Amino acid sequence: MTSNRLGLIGGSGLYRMPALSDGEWIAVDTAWGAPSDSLLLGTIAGREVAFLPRHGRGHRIAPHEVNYRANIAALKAAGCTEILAVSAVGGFHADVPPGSFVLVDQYVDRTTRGGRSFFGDGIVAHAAFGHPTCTRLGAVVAAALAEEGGLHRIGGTMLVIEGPQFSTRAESLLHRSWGCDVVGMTGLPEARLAREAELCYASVAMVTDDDAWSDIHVDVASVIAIMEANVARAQALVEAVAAGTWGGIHCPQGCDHALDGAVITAPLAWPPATKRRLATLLPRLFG
Ligand SMILES: CSC[C@H]1O[C@H](OP(=O)(O)O)[C@H](O)[C@@H]1O
Ligand SMILES: Nc1ncnc2[nH]cnc12
Repeated sequence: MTSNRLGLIGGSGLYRMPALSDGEWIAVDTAWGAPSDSLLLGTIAGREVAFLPRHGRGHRIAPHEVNYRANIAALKAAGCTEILAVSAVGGFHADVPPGSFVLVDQYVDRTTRGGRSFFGDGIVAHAAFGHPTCTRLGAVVAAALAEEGGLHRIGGTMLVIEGPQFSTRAESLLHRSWGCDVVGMTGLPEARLAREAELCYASVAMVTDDDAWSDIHVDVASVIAIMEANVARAQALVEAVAAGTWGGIHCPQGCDHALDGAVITAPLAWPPATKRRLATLLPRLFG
């Protein structure tokens, strides 16, 4: 398999990649189970890519049901070194109105779901997550957003709720008062797992609504209407990112070595089955 693919995770409303040529859907299984769907392998603007619809084609998988570990492991197994994730989100203030795109660079976690780490079962690691996204890939995305020319914001905090219900008005007002910019249901644990998998990860949030803090509360119909109106912009953005210069395997921020010094369990204590499973994801450390 190619070893510098760009992984693309499509969220609500982004289930296809028309710009992708020579596409082939390939079923992938992982040591953490099956991903949300087969991977669509092909090229966009000359870059080899792997596209995965986060909720599966037909939007069959709820945010709390997504096998995030399998999704990230499958993209890594397909040779991805970078992941661009796209999500529909609610916005918390006038700088991020519906229709705007936000390059997310921080998260606040309000999820309760499991499957948030590849570690456990006898091998413990604590990855640094102070800067949860890749600045190098982020710079490519920022340039693409500028080139695309639509309303956007570089940098923003995504608050991630468990879902699948939207927030109450009280929660929305609280999250807004915390200084968060947007709210979604899927950015975590996805970004955490990309870090543990030593992949560069960037997230573009497409604002579809004002959540529940204003007088008009979010519903699925309004999310889908805004997504449909902006899907061509999202596709153009993905194309521009794919065409952007790939800086090489060695990420200056260290995403590709994110686990250096993070594994605290003594190698002699590693349970063989856990080591074998981790070796499928991180051969550099466990192979
Ligand atoms: C369809 S509205 C709620 C749904 O939309 C977002 O999906 P994604 O993050 O995959 O774009 C949100 O997180 C919910 O899953
Ligand atoms: N307001 C919202 N809350 C959580 N996820 C969303 N996805 C789109 N809009 C959302």
